Parts: sequence; C-alpha cells; structure tokens
Amino acid sequence: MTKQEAQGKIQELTKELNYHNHLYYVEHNTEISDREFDIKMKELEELEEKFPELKQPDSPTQRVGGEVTKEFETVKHRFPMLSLSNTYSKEEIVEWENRIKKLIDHPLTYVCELKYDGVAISVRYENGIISQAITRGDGVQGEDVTTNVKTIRTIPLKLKDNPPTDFEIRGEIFFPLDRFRKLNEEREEAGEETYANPRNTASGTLKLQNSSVVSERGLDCYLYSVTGENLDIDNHFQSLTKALEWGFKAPKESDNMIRKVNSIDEIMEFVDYWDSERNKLNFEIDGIVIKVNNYDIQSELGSTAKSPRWAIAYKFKAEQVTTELKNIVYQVGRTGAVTPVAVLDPVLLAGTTVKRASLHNSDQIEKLDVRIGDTVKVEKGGEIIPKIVEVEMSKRPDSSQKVEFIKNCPECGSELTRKEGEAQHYCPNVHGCPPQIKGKMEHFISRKAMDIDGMGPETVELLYRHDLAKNIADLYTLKKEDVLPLDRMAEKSADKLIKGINESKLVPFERVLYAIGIRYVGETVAKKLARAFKSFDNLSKASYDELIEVEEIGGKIAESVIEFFGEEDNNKIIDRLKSYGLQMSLSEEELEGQTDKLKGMNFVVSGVFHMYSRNELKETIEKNGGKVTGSISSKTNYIVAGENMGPSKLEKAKKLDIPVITEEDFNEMI
Ligand SMILES: NC(=O)c1ccc[n+]([C@@H]2O[C@H](COP(=O)([O-])OP(=O)(O)OC[C@H]3O[C@@H](n4cnc5c(N)ncnc54)[C@H](O)[C@@H]3O)[C@@H](O)[C@H]2O)c1
Ligand SMILES: [Zn+2]
Repeated sequence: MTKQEAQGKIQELTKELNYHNHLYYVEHNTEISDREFDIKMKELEELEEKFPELKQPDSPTQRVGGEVTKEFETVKHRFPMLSLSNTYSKEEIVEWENRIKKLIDHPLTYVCELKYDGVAISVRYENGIISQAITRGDGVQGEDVTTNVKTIRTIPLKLKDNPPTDFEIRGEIFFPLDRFRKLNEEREEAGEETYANPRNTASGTLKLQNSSVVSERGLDCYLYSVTGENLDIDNHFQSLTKALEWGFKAPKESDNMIRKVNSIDEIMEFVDYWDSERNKLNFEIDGIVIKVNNYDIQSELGSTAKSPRWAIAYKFKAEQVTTELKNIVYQVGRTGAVTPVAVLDPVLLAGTTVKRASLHNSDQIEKLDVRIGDTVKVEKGGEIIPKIVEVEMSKRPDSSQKVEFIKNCPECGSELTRKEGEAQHYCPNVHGCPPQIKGKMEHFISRKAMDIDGMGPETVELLYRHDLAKNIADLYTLKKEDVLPLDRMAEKSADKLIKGINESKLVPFERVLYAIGIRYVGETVAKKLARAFKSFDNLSKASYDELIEVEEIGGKIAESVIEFFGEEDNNKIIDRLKSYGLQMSLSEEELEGQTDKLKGMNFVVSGVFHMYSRNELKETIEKNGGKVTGSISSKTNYIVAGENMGPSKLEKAKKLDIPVITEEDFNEMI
C-alpha cells in the first residue's frame, strides 16, 4: 500500500469507527456487528503502526470509545476507566504473554474471568456507604448515575465486614436475559417496538431520567475490580474475594466463574469451557478476560492511553450455522404491523433448535437479497431472536427468484400501507382484519389492562368466531345465555366470565387508557397521559403541542394519539365504553391533591432531600401541573436543590440566572 492509499484508508477508518462509537455509546444502537467493528479497529491499528505520522488527532485507537452526554452531571474519574485490548485468537494470547515476559522475568499467575456484556460502572464507597456511581464515559470523565445505580439490588447501599474507608469498585451492569425477554413481551403487547439486544438496553436503561422505571426493569451487576489507595490488598484475586465478603456480587471460584491459572493452556481450557457453557447463563458474556494477578506486576506493566497492558479480552465469535430457507411467511400483529418471518430447515444453534428467524421488514429482505431456497447463515449474537446475517451466494439455486414483498394483507386482503420514512408495512384495516381485532381484544383483557377474570385468548377466538364480539365494546353486551352454548363453556365458567367483565368496569382510567390499545401508548405512557389530561374527553381534544408538553411524550406518541381520536370508529367505541360504565376519567381520590399551581413551569431536581425522595418530589411537581426535566436550560424556571447538588449544575444555574430553591421553598409554592 502506498502512503497516499494508506492516508485515505486511515482517514476513512477513523471517521467510520468514530461514527460507530458514537452510535454505540450515545445512541445505544449498532449498525455493524462487534466483530466487524473489531476487525476495522485492528486494520486501523496496523496501518497506524506502519505510518505513525498519518495518525489522525481523533483516532479511535488512542482513547476509550465512550462519550459524556449532557443528561447527567459530568464527573472526573479519580482513576481513569480504561477499555481492554481484545483478540479472537489463541496466537494473540501467546503474543500478549510474550510481550509481558520480555518485561517481567519471573513466573506469572493469571486470573481468568467472564467478560460480562453490559456497561461499565464505577461505584465509590465511603465509610462503608455508597456515595457515587459514575459511568465510564470517555474514560477520563463519566456521568453521575448514582440514583439509578442505587435501584440495583445487587449493588449494596451499605457494606459488611470492615471495607476500606474510601475506595471504588468497578463492574458491569447488565440486563438479565429472563427480564429482557419479559420486557420485550410487554412491549410487544403494548404495540411498542421491541428492543434489539440486552447490552444496548442495559446502557439505555442506566441513562433513563426516571429511576423508578430503572428499578422496575431489574438490572443486575457483577463487580470485577477494586480501586483505591492504601487498600491493603496485593492481588486481583484477593480483591474479589474481599468484595464478596463486603457483600458484593462478584464471581465465585466454586461456580467456576473465576480461576487462577499459570499457563496459556489453562487459559484456553477456561475459554473453551465457557464458550460452550455460556448459553446456560442468565446473562450474556462476549468473552473471557485474562488479567495478571499481582498488583505490583500490574503497575510495572502499566497502561496505554486506552487499555492496561496487564489484561486482555479473548472474545467469542458469535455462534453461526447455515441452513436452508424454506419459505417466507408474513405475520400480522395487533397493531397491523406486517412482519416477514423466515421459515428455516430446523438447526441447532446456541443450545436451541431454530426454526424461524425474523426478517424484520422489506428493507432487510432487500439488503440481504435473501430468496426462497437460499442457504443462509443464521447467527445468535446479542439478539434473542436469531437473525439471518448472510446468504451463501455460491449455493443459490439457479431457479431462485427475488422476493416480492406482499402487497395485500395475508389475513384480510387489504392493500398494505407504508408510511414515509418507516420500514414497516401495515394493514390499514384496523377494525376488520381478524388478527388485529383479536389481538386488540386479547390486549384489552390482559392482566395489566382490564384483567378480565375467566377470559383468555381462546375465549376471544370463540367469541370472534361465533360473531359474539367483534370489538372490545361488544364484550360488555354479552349475556350468559350468549356464551353458554360455546365450546367448553359450562354454567360456572359462563358465570365467571360475565362477572369478570362486569367487574372490569371498576378498573381505573389509566388502565382503560392502556387497554384500548393506542399504538405506542404502553403502561407508563398511559399513566402519564392519564395524569396530564385526566379524562378521555380531554385527551381526545388535546393538540399535538399539548401532548408533547407532557414529560416523556414525544412526537411519535403524540401523532399516534391524534390519529387514534381522529378515527370515527374509535370514538364510537369509546362512547360505547362510556355508556357501559367504564372509568373514563380519573377518580375523585386520584384527582385529590392535583392542582394547577405549577402549570407551565419547568423544574430541575438535583441533590438529596429530607422530606421527599427524588421520585416523590418529581411526582409532587407533576401532580401540581409542573414539568420535570433532566438538565438545566434557558427554559428551566426553578432548580430544587437538596444536599450535595453537583457544582456544575450550580454553576450553570448561576450563568443562566435561574433561581435555586430549597425543598422548604418548594413546599411554600404548593
Ligand atoms: N458494533 C458496533 O458498532 C460497535 C461500536 C463500538 C464498540 N463496539 C464493541 O465494543 C467494543 C469496545 O467497547 P469497550 O471499549 O467497552 O471494550 P470491551 O467491551 O471490548 O472491553 C472493555 C470492557 O469490558 C468490560 N468488562 C466485562 N467484564 C469484565 C471483567 N471481568 N473485567 C474487566 N472488564 C470487564 C468493562 O466494562 C470494560 O470497560 C469493541 O471492541 C466492539 O466489540 C461495537
Ligand atoms: Zn389485514
């Protein structure tokens, strides 16, 4: 490669990698796989080594990939938080050891542990009490997410067994897989887009402004290093043994999650063991981390600007298999979204038999150029549902034909629509398409919605098939004698069903709002809307601007609400529900304590309070008509400050001339 070619390539790779870093760390999103990213990074490293003078000032090889956003207070790390160098091959582990051996001439002990696939966190404890939790950020400074981290049950608020008076412990926050699947089920149920993978969702969750949502999600954390001065610990293994004693969730030798070894072969044995066992864990790991155990040797080896020389990550390749694509079928969901699904020749992948893979939408089909009869590579990476990553073109049968995305709904025949800028096709026949009608009813009766006792998806199917209920309002006209003749319906179950339907008339407004199934209006959004607008009548008249004024309500939700109430059929159903006596507005008790005293005012809440928890304070502001935002801007009217308000916030408040008030002042206001 000529120097000129190298220059072009270096510039291109630098730009590309910085783009993907931003997407990954700030948007919690990815466009390429980790493997592809790592290959590009390696290519850049090699070019920069050959042509050091061409290295760009913003080269991603020279620093930790993250960034600090403005949503939380920025805090400088007392000890930098670095990344790890990584490899996918045994040879490079050998090279790594050789480099170390050139510098250190006595035998070494290594510690092998799991490489948890989540987000890094550093938690400081002073006198045994948690004092601050900071994200890795760009390695030099991170974001103060203490409030959110405190909701994680495996991160103790108070330690046992005489911990050092001041130290930091670092670890990885991750999304347990069972919780992740549940969250996605709930989102699907609410017609919301499902999350692509647990890692990105964990990092997105950690950065939410509302810590009660963080708490509900059930994040977890493994701790993997102790940092501080005068700790009276001399090796890494010992530090994690102590961490266990202090009450942290750290890897245990008895679970084989951490092991002391002395040779490359032993390292590889640990790698191989976990490469095949990792599917049994309730969280994702993307490799194994190997660390030099002794602290003195660690400091002798030191670090580069990006990663310590005394540690390396061995990364697993994502598991892939090839199989034949037999067919493409189309599923119509409750919201009318049409999803293409690949029907595969069943194969074993990552411990489960895979028969289907999602193809997401027509863009995806086009991008992959996947055709029926193709041999495809299926991968289970960060995602829960396997996906098709590639078509083996050499095996493509001559007769194969390009896939034409269907034009009409496979269920009702309506012509499909696709909104400008959206990838998904929809069946517009909301009130006449069977899976949409049934899906809406199933959602309506589900536990978090109307929770109708004695009724499940089978009942919905029966009622629909026998023309007894064609929409959610019809349920309230059912009589016992209507349902008795149905399959498997006895006297008792019929009574139960009718009773369940009647009792659902007492379900509070916010759940009715969730139950009617407006697209993008999940449980939390329904609560917010209910509190802000107080009744269906008000909500149906709300303008776009009024809607987006509500915290966490964005343009997409606002449009969807307006579209819903713009449809005559929906209003008819709402009117009918009202006439049957459902709760169409907030009850007296719920309205109590609600005022307009803070209407139109924007608040920022910072620090620790005596009378309120942060969430209580936020709720009180909202109950009185105010709005809470995460960061200070010229739109902020007041900052309610408790103890330990961050200095950068204070400075910003001064600069913008925004009044900083105490919780007592706040109480006066309301
Ligand atoms: N797909 C993309 O677009 C994209 C973009 C950016 C980064 N990435 C991926 O992220 C990687 C870079 O991220 P990174 O800098 O966080 O590096 P990394 O995730 O490969 O490794 C470093 C991190 O590992 C974590 N870790 C987990 N278990 C650990 C343990 N037992 N001991 C010590 N640390 C442990 C720590 O958080 C540490 O910060 C890239 O190599 C790439 O795979 C992908
Ligand atoms: Zn249809």
